[in-house]
Amino acid sequence: MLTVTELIGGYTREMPVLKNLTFEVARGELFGILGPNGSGKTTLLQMMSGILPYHSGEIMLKGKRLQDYRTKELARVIAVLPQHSTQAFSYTVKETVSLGRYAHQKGLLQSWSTEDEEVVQKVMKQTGVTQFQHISFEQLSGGEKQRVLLAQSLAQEPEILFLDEPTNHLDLSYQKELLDLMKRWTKKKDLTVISIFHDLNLASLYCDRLLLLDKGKIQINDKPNEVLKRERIQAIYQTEIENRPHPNLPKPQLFIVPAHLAEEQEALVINEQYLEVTDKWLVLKLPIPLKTLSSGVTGTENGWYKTFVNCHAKLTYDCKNPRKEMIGYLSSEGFNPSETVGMITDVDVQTVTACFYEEDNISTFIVVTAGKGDVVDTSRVVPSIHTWVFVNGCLSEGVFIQGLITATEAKVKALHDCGAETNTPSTEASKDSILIAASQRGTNIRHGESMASLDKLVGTGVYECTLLAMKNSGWKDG
Ligand SMILES: Nc1ncnc2c1ncn2[C@@H]1O[C@H](COP(=O)(O)OP(=O)(O)OP(=O)(O)O)[C@@H](O)[C@H]1O
Repeated sequence: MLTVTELIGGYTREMPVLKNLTFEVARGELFGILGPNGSGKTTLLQMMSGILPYHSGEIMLKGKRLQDYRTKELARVIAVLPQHSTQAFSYTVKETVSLGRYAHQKGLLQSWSTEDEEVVQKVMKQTGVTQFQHISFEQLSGGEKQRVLLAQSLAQEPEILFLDEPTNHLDLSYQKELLDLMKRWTKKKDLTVISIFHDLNLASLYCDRLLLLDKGKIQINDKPNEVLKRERIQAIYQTEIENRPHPNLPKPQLFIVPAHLAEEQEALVINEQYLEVTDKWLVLKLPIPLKTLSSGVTGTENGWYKTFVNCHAKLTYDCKNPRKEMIGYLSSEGFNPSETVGMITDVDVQTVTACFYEEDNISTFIVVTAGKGDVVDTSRVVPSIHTWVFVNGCLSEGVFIQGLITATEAKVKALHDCGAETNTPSTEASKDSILIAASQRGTNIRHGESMASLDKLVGTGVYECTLLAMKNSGWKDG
């Protein structure tokens, strides 16, 4: 659809902004242009849309040189939604949108046809501006103006739509609506959309391909997964970022780390001083939230939690809806359910074992309740075990998983060594719970030596604490 070859250009011949760009955009693509401020995005967009001449190289549009298009002919192929727009005259919204039909009007009198009217009404509806059609464009808010200008571009019925930061001024739902609409049009109508984005996360979600510019050169032109790599974006935008997949989609999302939050992170050591044991519960209450992976009753979403509660279940406990019951219970006891991991055990929580382990600048605090529960089926004696692993350190996602594996293996070994095996393929652990939570401060624990040290602490800690907790609860072999 559009081919750019060895493009060089800018505002002076001596100092070109764009330095030898070569790439192609296919029909029906949603193609994103990214890059830091001043990297040349708008200059490139203006050259591709014929607004700005270039010094050398070639831009081919549908197989024909861009310079060979006459103005009206070009306006039937491309439309541009600029970043900022002011109008010299005071037009109504409908008049503003109608200007988009200019390239389609025929004859000397440029008469307004039924088709023109239909297209204008349709695009006003699609962009949600019909209700403003008779009022002045100037009276609208920034976001409303943006939608009217989009309607104007769509009224042109272009084959390529150029957008310069289209979501600027738009609230969350209109950002989504505009980009959903663009995506639909690329798929259903083969519209080609070439858009500048500052919001890398939106670009990741909607674009088929991304062109990343840096100082007027192409850094990379590829799929979002390849372009939005942490190291690359950090180097080009000169800022620390984190990169995670979208929770429900295989699309990368980037997160900045505000300086004041990074600086405020004074050291915290999670240990027994934060643990409270009563006859009805165990509570670990911390001044900061921990990044947590848990199989409790509540707080099972991967997230950040400050309070960890293991309640002793009453014999009358209704296990049909434990989550609802737990939320009600936590609230009634003054805990905030949205920042609390809640678990239920049928073991006497006062038989808990809690130990602190430390080595090589890494420390863990392990808390285990284990033993024969008192609510379950009495015909079979199955131990009930709740394992908490707290880590003072900054864990990668892989280390969280490794921690769970190590803790589970250590638990099984402890069960074996105290004669509490179930002789089934799994440990019949459906009523057991486990969590691993980390302060995400201090020593970085990723793969390699630091992970091996943590593995050792977690393995030893969970094994010893489980054995001791079983003993405390009066568990007897067999
Ligand atoms: N009209 C102009 N005359 C001279 N230089 C200009 C003009 N417009 C832009 N420039 C320069 O060209 C370079 C690229 O600008 P451009 O607007 O293309 O960058 P951009 O990537 O779109 O930036 P931003 O993200 O800030 O919008 C900048 O150094 C800028 O100062």
